[in-house]
Amino acid sequence: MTAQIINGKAISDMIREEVKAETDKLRQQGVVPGLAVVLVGEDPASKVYVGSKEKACIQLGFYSEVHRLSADTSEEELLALIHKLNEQSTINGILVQLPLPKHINEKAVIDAISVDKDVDGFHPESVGNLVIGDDSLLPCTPAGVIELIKRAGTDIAGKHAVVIGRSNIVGKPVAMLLLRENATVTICHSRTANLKEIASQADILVAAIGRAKAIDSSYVKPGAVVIDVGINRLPDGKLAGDVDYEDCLEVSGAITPVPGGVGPMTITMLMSNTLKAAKKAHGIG
Ligand SMILES: Nc1nc(=O)c2c([nH]1)NC[C@@H]1CN(c3ccc(C(=O)N[C@@H](CCC(=O)O)C(=O)O)cc3)C=[N+]21
Repeated sequence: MTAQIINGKAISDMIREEVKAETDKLRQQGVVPGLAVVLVGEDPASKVYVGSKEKACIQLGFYSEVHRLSADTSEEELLALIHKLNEQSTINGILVQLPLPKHINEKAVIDAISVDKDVDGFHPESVGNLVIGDDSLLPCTPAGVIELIKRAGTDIAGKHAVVIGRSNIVGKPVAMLLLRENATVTICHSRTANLKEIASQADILVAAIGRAKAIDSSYVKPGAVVIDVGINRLPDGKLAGDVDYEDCLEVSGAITPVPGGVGPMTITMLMSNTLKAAKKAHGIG
């Protein structure tokens, strides 16, 4: 048996077409979704991601602003910018690229973003809405994971989903979304005893550990859907996920590659969130 390869790039392109079609319709009503991306400092990976987000905005016909601030920007200056963007009617979504330089309190910055413009879904009120099942902007990577599982043709309800990782930006929200889709969810982490034993019971296995190729075929139940959220830069410059893709290809039922899996979905869901926020701001369905 060889796994179905879940093509995140192709699925992401399809969703972008849908977002573009809706954006074109909105423009006829005089509404243009607007996204502000804020980058503090010179992290090379962050610069690449911010470039991709800007490109996506142009491709979809969004209004976009990129604020590139120097690494020594103070927390007060950054908060002042966020307050300005909160008030700016041309902006529907605000994304502050993480991680921030150490002298800035990330929590204070996230808390300052207006919930209506929280297209990252990181604000405590957005997180609370996610947990209780109220309508909210969903965090992009977790929403992308669910979309990939569904569009790969997998029914989530009743399945045992095992999430490896408990971060606020991926592990916890992915687990909550899977629960909302009626999976039976187990969250594992660095202190989990018997990780392999638990992982190999999963019908759906989501790896968000942050360690290259940590999950090999011995962690995977035959036929399982394997979603790899990891993006690790190897010494040779290549990208690798948290899953040993080659090793798991045969045993999995379906699997996402890195690159070309979850990564492209993250930016697409950001665009989708910005569109949703724009519609809400203008009282459109
Ligand atoms: N406030 C905030 N929100 C984020 O959503 C956020 C962030 N900060 N900080 C950094 C991480 C990382 N992230 C990625 C987005 C796209 C790809 C992506 O498109 N990856 C492609 C190409 C990767 C490459 O070639 O470098 C792929 O996996 O195929 C990856 C990673 C968003 N992040």
